[in-house]
Amino acid sequence: MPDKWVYVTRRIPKPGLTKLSELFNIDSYESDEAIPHDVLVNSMKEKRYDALLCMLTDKIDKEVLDAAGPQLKIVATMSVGYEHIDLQECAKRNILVANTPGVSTDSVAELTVSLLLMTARRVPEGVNAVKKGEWGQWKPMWLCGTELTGKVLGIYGLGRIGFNVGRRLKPFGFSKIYYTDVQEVSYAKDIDAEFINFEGLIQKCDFICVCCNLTPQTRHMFNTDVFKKMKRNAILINTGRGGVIDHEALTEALKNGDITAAGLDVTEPEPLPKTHPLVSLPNCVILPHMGSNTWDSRNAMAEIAARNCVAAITNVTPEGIVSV
Ligand SMILES: O=CC(=O)O
Repeated sequence: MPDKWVYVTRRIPKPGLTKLSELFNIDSYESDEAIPHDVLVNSMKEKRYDALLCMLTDKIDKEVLDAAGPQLKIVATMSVGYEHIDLQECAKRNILVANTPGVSTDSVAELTVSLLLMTARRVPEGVNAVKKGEWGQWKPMWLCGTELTGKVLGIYGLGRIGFNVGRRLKPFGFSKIYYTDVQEVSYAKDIDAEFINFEGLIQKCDFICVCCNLTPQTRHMFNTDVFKKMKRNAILINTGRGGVIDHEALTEALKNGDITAAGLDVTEPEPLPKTHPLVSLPNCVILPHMGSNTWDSRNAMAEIAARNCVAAITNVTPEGIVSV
């Protein structure tokens, strides 16, 4: 029987459990729903866990880390995002933090393209019209949307996902692709994307895909001032993190026609209550944070998070190490 213990905060796909069981005894929160914070804190006190495998919904703060105790070696999140983990507190305690980069790039990029097309061509409105029996005689100006051909695409955050969104969208025939990031990146030339500052991005682009992390620098970058400067025909897509957009400002911008439409797979808060004003706007397409919801990605994410736990205990550097 192994003498190491891991706590897993949710039911996870089998490849993750198989990998963990090579080295660990496993305790887990046997649910598909998020573990309440107090339950997580109490669970961490129950045993001296060597590794914690968590989800993006679990706030891993001082309280959880204090409850876990000094033997905890790693917090491995089954996500790319890690804004739910207090990196400073982990660093103080020499606890490694690791995420699962790479394996959800394709799934999120595919969903970003789907969401952009759905929003530009008003697909959800069409589907709803058919379901509600509103499909009458053909009308020349009914449910007219926007083509991609000849338009200007902007990508905010040209990391793995942003780049792969650009790669997939390029064949649609945009006249220009711009990107904004903290610095220029050499691989941008592979998709003929030109670096531009944020002001330029928001003023020149017809479509903007937000593909960045949430950091203090990106928080509410899209706010009232920005929406006023964007093109009135602009369509904003967000598959990064909800907090990059000020949702009150977005609601006003969509109502006033400052921009044409938005497609969001991530919102602030999550879940977005169905009473939120954005939900009832026809020019806002909202998905329930499902960018990486493919079995390909989820199995791989579980396996990598598990491999990261094993690595930390066997003194190998985890694949997705996150530094402060
Ligand atoms: O949003 C999903 C992730 O961070 O993996």
